[in-house]
Amino acid sequence: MVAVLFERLKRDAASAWSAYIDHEFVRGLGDGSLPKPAFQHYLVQDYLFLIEFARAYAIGVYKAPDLAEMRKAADGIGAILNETSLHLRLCASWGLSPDAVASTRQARATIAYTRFVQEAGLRGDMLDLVVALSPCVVGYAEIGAVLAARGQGLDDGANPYAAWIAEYAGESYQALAFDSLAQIDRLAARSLTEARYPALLALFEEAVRLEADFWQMGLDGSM
Ligand SMILES: Cc1ncc(CO)c(N)n1
Repeated sequence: MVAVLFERLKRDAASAWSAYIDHEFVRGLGDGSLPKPAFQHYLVQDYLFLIEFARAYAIGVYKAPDLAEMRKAADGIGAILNETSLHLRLCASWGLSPDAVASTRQARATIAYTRFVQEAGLRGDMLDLVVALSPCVVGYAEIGAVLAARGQGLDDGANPYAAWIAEYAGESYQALAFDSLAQIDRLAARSLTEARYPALLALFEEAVRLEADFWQMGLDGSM
């Protein structure tokens, strides 16, 4: 069976999960109605988010229980850093240079979420870390797949956010999410106990809430 722990976490945090996956921002991406300034604010912050997120994966390299897990975590860093080219490409199309993006301040929602996952990894073991990271990769893969399946999701003419949706619905991002589910299963097989579950659920649910806050930051333009 695949993703036993992840599916359990998702079920036990169902209302937080749907507030994240079906956020107003996400619906606006799907039907193209999201105001462009909200998307631009989000995307610049997401670029800054990814750099901090790569640091969290780097903690995973350090905490990995063996060489195989170390390599997987290192691959994850590469995938996250590659994702930033989507961001810079879209920002360039609005006239925003890489330097301008990189020198933007991190919004509070960006700081809150990234420091939360980094700290989960510093304080805990690899299972704590991957549980805290899972709403990110697996959630965006789910959002990408759902939006791509809706009417105008992937239609470049009808939806200004089609390129964004295509990235997360695409084969390589879907494979990344699949790998991350397999990683959670391997680490759970090694070190999950029932006694640990409530603490893992608390980490998961907090990360999911911080994801929803991240969308809200985009909508509000808040710093
Ligand atoms: C906030 C956030 N969560 C998840 C992803 C997926 O990588 C992203 N790019 N940004």
